[in-house]
Amino acid sequence: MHDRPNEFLVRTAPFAEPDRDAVYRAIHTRRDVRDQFLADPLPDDLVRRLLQAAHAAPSVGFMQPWSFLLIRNAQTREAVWRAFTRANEEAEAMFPEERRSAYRSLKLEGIRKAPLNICVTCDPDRAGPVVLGRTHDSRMDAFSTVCAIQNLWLAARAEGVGVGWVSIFREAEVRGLLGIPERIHIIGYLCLGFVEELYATPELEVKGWRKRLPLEEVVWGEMWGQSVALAKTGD
Ligand SMILES: Cc1cc2c(cc1C)N(C[C@H](O)[C@H](O)[C@H](O)COP(=O)(O)O)c1[nH]c(=O)[nH]c(=O)c1N2
Repeated sequence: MHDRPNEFLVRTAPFAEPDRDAVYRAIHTRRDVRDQFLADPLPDDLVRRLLQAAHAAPSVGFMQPWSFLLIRNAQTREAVWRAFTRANEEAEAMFPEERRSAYRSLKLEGIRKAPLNICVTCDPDRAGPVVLGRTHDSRMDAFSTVCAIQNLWLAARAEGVGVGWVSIFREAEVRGLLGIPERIHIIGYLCLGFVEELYATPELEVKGWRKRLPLEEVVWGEMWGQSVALAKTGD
């Protein structure tokens, strides 16, 4: 007996090589942008494509817990920047003394320079109290929202748009500034704008803050026929 063909399935195949290369190019050349933003506004249709890419992300129980708050207003961005500045001073003091001047020299946001900021939030109640797949780990809605951010980030790379993720602020403060209800979590505060140049390697590596780890250091178990242990980490 043959199963009836499932009309919802479409035939699939690996991407043709140029398409595959384009996907990997977006992944490997995506950068976190803090300073290279051009002032030109992003056209609405482009922003819509980026949001569609974000909204196509996987999510636990298909709950789609994300919302995207678009911020162009210069005064609002200035207020968020002030919240960043306060937190950044606190952040500096958390590092060992010998790293503080290096920390201080890093540019860690593009809030005022980027013409568009997007605050990406997560609503834990979007799909009711019991969510398929979140039953044993409540972090899954936040993880889903991060998937949406990564989709947006990669789509932006393909569109010539730089994205910078800013996480140095007190959540309650920015929530208050943006009128976000208390039960909604801020997952990512993103700065977006066209870019003509990107760092070829992560800026934090270029500036001597931290290097990319070799793949071998983060893979363990049965790797390429060999049993490998997780390399000792921690600086
Ligand atoms: C969750 C999260 C939060 C932040 C970041 C990233 C992520 C994933 N990153 C960007 C981060 O520094 C950057 O991704 C790494 O340095 C690697 O560089 P590329 O993204 O490859 O350019 C980041 N960068 C920054 O300048 N200020 C910030 O507050 C943050 N916060």
